[in-house]
Amino acid sequence: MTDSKRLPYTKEQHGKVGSPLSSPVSPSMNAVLQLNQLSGGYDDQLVVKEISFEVLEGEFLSLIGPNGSGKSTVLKLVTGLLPIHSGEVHLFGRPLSSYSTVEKARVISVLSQEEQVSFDFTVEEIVQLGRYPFQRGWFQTYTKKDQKQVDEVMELTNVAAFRDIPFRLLSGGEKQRVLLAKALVQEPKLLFLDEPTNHLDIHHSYELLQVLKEWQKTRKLTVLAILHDLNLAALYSDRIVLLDAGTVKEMGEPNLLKNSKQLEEVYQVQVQATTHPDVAKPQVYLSTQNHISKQEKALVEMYSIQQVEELLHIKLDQPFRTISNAVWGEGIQWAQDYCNFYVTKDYVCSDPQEDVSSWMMEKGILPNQAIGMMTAVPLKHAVHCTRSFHGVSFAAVVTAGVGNPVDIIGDTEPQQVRRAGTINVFVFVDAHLSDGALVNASLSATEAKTKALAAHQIKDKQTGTLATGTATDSLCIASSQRGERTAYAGSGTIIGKGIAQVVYEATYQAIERYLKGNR
Ligand SMILES: Nc1ncnc2c1ncn2[C@@H]1O[C@H](COP(=O)(O)OP(=O)(O)OP(=O)(O)O)[C@@H](O)[C@H]1O
Repeated sequence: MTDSKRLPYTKEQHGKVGSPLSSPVSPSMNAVLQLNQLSGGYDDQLVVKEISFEVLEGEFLSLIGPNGSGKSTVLKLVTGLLPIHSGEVHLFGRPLSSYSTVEKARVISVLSQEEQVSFDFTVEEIVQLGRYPFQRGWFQTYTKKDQKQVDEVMELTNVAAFRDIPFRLLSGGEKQRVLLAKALVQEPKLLFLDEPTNHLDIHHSYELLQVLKEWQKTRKLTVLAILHDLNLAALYSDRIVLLDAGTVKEMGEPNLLKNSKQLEEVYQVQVQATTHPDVAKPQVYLSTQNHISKQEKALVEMYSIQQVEELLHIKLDQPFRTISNAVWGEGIQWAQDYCNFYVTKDYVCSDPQEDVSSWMMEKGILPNQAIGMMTAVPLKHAVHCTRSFHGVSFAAVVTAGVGNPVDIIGDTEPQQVRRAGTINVFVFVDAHLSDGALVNASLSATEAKTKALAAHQIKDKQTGTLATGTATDSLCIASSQRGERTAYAGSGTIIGKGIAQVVYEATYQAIERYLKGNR
């Protein structure tokens, strides 16, 4: 078979995003389960309409989609719980209808949402039931091998401690883990899961999915899981099938979740797709604040600046979205408190993060919503500037020490020592910036700072050339996220220009104060 015949996985078959994928498929060599133009439902009502996809050996395929889109109905159709209206289901290349119940139980197990346990069994007895398909004849024999498998799986799923406890006495999450153990002792080749992480806390969701991933790797277990949690689906699935009103809206690698427009159409809610900070997988967030109109309060009314002893503290009345390289609060996040701590020139930065966070706590500032920088410049030399440009408001608070200026392209060795002779820039902008726009905004602010250094003819002492910064500059851009969202804040935009103007003005003045103070 040629690759082009494996239609469900090619771009051609995907068609346009949003088009239903209902063409028949030719089976792949390694298809464990194949749904071909499958339709079915309840009485006269067709719920699943001509859907086609394959589950390949050893893959973790997640079915996602809104409530009522037909996910559980698909599962009922492929396990034989519901009669097929039209189309075909093949299990390991054979029509599903040709399997006896015991034959099916030897290759598939199901962890469904509606699993009922009517008798007063203990946890161990429930798990032992999973060995049923392996027992033969009228006088069924439960062997040592069966018990070994039961013990092993109970350990893996963390339920061994409940072994002798009646199942009915367990919490929802504990019951879910026991039922997973029962499904796994069946040693299935194909495991169907209907909302397996329902009832589970994040620790146990993680453990359950890790166990499944492990079995997937070591025992070639194939998994077809219904997941509501799009972020778990993104992290754990090899492929995802997005169902909408009983049809396949799209299928493919987890990156299909980056299409927020499609998710919004299907789920009827505003979302933002981004990526996980540690792994190359998408993550989806609900957008609760999109297009908030400008409120009465002006930017300057949203913050107060306090200078107490060795701290310059800018406090906002609500968190702003930030991008920063500050000692504390680096990366992209939200922050409400912005701190610039004064340290003496001989301050030794063995653990600056620990220092800054503990200083914050001493001042009653919560580090988890704060940005923290440090400077050896007297805080009374800080400059605060505001500006309105084309109706957008900007503010900057800057301390500048230029005892350590560097021309970044100068042919000198990088300075390893983190000295506190630095330019610290906080910028506040009343706009709604995408993450990309925050990066743009950082560039705009940096270019403006470099211009301010040049205007003062600040030079790298080693090269004698104009300095582009100091060795340890910090920057934080904070955006209110009010108004229309924009992806641009570079030098060709109102926001980029506004940032540059306010940063230039504040940095220029701050350098002036520093130079005067050192004369
Ligand atoms: N036993 C039933 N009898 C009649 N209609 C049913 C039955 N079970 C489900 N339905 C209907 O079929 C449609 C799809 O239901 P299904 O449970 O497959 O959706 P789902 O995607 O799994 O939803 P959820 O995310 O809420 O679990 C729904 O409109 C539902 O009302």
